[in-house]
Amino acid sequence: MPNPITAPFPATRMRRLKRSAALRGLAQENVLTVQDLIWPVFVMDGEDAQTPVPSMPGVARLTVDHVVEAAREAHDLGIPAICLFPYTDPKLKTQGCEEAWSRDNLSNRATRAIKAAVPDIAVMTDVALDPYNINGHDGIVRDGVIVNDESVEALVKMALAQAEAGADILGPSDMMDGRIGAMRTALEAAGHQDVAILSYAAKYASAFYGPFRDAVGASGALVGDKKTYQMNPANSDEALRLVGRDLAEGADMVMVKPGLPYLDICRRVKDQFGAPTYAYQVSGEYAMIMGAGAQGWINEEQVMMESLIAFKRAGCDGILTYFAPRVARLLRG
Ligand SMILES: NCc1[nH]cc(CCC(=O)O)c1CC(=O)O
Repeated sequence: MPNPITAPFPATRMRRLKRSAALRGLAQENVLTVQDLIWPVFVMDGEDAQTPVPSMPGVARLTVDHVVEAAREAHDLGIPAICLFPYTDPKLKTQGCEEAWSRDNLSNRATRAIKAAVPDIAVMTDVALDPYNINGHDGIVRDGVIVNDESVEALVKMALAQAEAGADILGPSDMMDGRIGAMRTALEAAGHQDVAILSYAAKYASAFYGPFRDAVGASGALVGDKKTYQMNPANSDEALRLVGRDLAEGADMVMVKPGLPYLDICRRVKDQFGAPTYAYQVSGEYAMIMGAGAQGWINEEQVMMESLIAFKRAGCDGILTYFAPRVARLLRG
């Protein structure tokens, strides 16, 4: 830790370096660049269509052809990665979640289409059963219980299908125990040794996910809550145990989620492990900024940029944010 030596006033005047934009720039400690951004997008079935998500103004579900265009746009802007979330036809949701590892499910079709058209953008996928689960849970439900080990087997099949489709980064967001090690072993055995895992390691049971669940059509489906696998928002040491565990099982990158209310966790994780650390500025955070902005209660663009530099200050190497293309355009000037 640096130990700044400060002469007594007036030798030290902290305002000297605030006097002009030039001096403030020189003294700036952290920067946000387009390379820090991962853009989450919602994919739906059909052709040449977009459906706005009401609780996320400016965000729409896109058909695969539009997702490819979005990926092209993101790549042209310099955004390194796009993250896919499928809106699954309710008819395809089952107790066993079989659609999750179907070769041609929506997510895998979108991955293939993007990798064919825009090979240089990294495609990240979501490994969790909720879009395919009739109960809306991230794991398989038996007699009202989310069963861990059987869920991990299903998640491994899902991860392999995503790797097969060409995903560059797998994002297990399910919070089952043992899934990172199981996925890593299976990926190695199947010749996918170069597929990266960005573990949603410290994922809290959060009400900030509300608009996302609307976007992927999981709100109505969810029976109960996710507190038996996602973290208690009151906990902090537990986040370090989870991150340490996932890194020890072979995660390449780790995530804290939600973002802004959990910056203390980002900082602790970065300090303790020094691993590539990401935060997810989730749907509810986005909705709050957009909602207050639309009311004229805050300056939306300034709050957006301030919220993102806060992640950098907290030690994050990157941020998943629905603002990604807007920020990229702003940074390009
Ligand atoms: N596995 C589900 C998943 N993956 C990403 C999010 C939330 C993202 C957001 O709110 O923006 C969720 C929701 C949940 O856990 O219920």
